[in-house]
Amino acid sequence: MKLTADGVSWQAGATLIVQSVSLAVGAGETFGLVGPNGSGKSTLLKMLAGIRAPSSGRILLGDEPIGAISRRRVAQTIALVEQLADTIDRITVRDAVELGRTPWLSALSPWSVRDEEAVADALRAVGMERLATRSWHTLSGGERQRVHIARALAQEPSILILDEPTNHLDIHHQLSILALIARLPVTTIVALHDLNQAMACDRVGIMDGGRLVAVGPPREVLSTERIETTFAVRATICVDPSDGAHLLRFHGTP
Ligand SMILES: Nc1ncnc2c1ncn2[C@@H]1O[C@H](COP(=O)(O)OP(=O)(O)OP(=O)(O)O)[C@@H](O)[C@H]1O
Repeated sequence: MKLTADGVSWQAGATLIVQSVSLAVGAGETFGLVGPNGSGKSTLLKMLAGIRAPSSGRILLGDEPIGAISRRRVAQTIALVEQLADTIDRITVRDAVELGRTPWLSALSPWSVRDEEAVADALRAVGMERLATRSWHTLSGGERQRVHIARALAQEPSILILDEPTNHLDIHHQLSILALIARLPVTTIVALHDLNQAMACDRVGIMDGGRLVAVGPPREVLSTERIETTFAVRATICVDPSDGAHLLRFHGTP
């Protein structure tokens, strides 16, 4: 499903944190959002997910303003994996992932085999099935991150929004989670700090000082000039001889 930001801004007191961002992410697209610390990525993702109301402008889910859609239908459509998400202690990994099914349950559609399968598939997708009975509070940071992603997958959303999902992950799990995200047939918007990981997205948007300053294919948008202007580092582009992929190498302050 398509997700659109139509001139959205968000203000804290007198400070504009996100300024007039317009963006349309198409059905099935994987869109990477990059930008320095404090550039407004998380704030924009929260507005796109419908959990923070814009100070001005609007978010459209398909063609409908998100504010006009019931919370339940928004939750059936969009899953958000936040950056430092925590959850209450004394629940197991499976309990945490089962929470992803909440938007689909009601008196008329109680927990069923279908829900059981969605939870099992999600645990398997992030490689956490063996830890399903473990208590949440005994998990490492990376394991918690994978459980949060599993909870979002169990939700079976049409739009998946992830805020730095590879933050706490070892390199194997970084690559497997990114490959999983790229394979999912859903609209995905993912904030990333690793610009080489962003290179694998269909399109990339760059946030700088609350504005979306560039949008387009990664090789065009992540130019050495743009990286120097926005991130204040010098970059060179190297080509991997094994597959011709472009890799960025960074050289500290320009
Ligand atoms: N409720 C708030 N009140 C005041 N300032 C806020 C509030 N929420 C966010 N900010 C500020 O807005 C700016 C953007 O924050 P945001 O978390 O969106 O940035 P980000 O690009 O996701 O950063 P990071 O890469 O560090 O995660 C930051 O300077 C932050 O301190």
